[in-house]
Amino acid sequence: MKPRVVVFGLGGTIAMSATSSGGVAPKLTAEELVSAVPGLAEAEVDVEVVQFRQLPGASLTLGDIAALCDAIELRSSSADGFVVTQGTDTIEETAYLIDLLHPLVQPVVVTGAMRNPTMAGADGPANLLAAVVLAADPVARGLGCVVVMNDQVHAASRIRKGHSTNTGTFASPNGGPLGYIVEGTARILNSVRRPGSVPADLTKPPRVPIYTAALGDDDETVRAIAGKADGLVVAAMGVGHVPAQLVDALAETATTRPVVLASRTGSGPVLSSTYGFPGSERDLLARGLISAGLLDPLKARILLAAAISAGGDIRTMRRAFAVAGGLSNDESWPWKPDSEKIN
Ligand SMILES: NC(=O)C[C@H](N)C(=O)O
Repeated sequence: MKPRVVVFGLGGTIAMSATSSGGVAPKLTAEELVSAVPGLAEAEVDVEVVQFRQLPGASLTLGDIAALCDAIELRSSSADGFVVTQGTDTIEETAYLIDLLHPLVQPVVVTGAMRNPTMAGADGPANLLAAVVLAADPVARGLGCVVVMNDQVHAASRIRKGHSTNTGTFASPNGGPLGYIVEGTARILNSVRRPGSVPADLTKPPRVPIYTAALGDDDETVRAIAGKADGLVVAAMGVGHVPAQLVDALAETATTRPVVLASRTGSGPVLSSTYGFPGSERDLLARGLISAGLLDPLKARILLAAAISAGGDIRTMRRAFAVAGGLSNDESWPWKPDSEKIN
């Protein structure tokens, strides 16, 4: 029997064509995307298509992705793998949210395009074919959510978009890609630790802004943002530093809601004990902030939003970040083990 893959279309550049008012916008259906892929009809895969949303990546919501995960779970007994086509602007966030919500062993492979279908060298068809090939391959079972673009396979927890137009925009700065698509076959060379899923209810998502600390900041902005937030992610300088003028505001905020300390640098961890000045990582963590470890600010925000909506207390959140941030081998995932849910 051929493997069965369900493709969910969410919009994005991969599905865009010209509008009467100028520019391109999502218009092509998932059915049209699939039928435009050379080689897909001959591939040894049964493809089912679901038109799920028709939006630019920037307009997707956490609720959309939670609903997508529900739709995926509904098909869990009849599919070997899932593909999601969407805008690349938010893939690094949506893929990680799917990874956190998805308890099944079948893979979810997210893809998109940097060049829309009207352009020479449009990359959507090749990316979609590669994604379907990977989703149908038993090698992808247990990988959770991965992103396939430019013939590379990236873990949802590591991928970052690093260029606004280039087709080679995606990279995994902490650890490199999981593998590649070579001559139409998936080659998985590395593994990634997937701690477990989060039982989050995102029907009314929490408000979790990211505050980027910058040269010469005082505490006015951070106080204004924090007052309206259910949780806060600080994109700090270097290994987790902020101007000394921000310390009191962040410490006070951390007494009433979770505040996560991540690095704005683009890769590498937040440290825990090296620097000892006011506003250093050591100072901020001692004052109640939670370390994001190796999670970048966007991923930290997604985990924090999921953890808050799962009703986690501060201890639960610390444990989740210790494990997902990759800096602790001692902690166990604070929610129900996936072995009790895997299909
Ligand atoms: N390359 C893309 O997909 C970008 C597009 N603006 C989006 O919907 O995210």
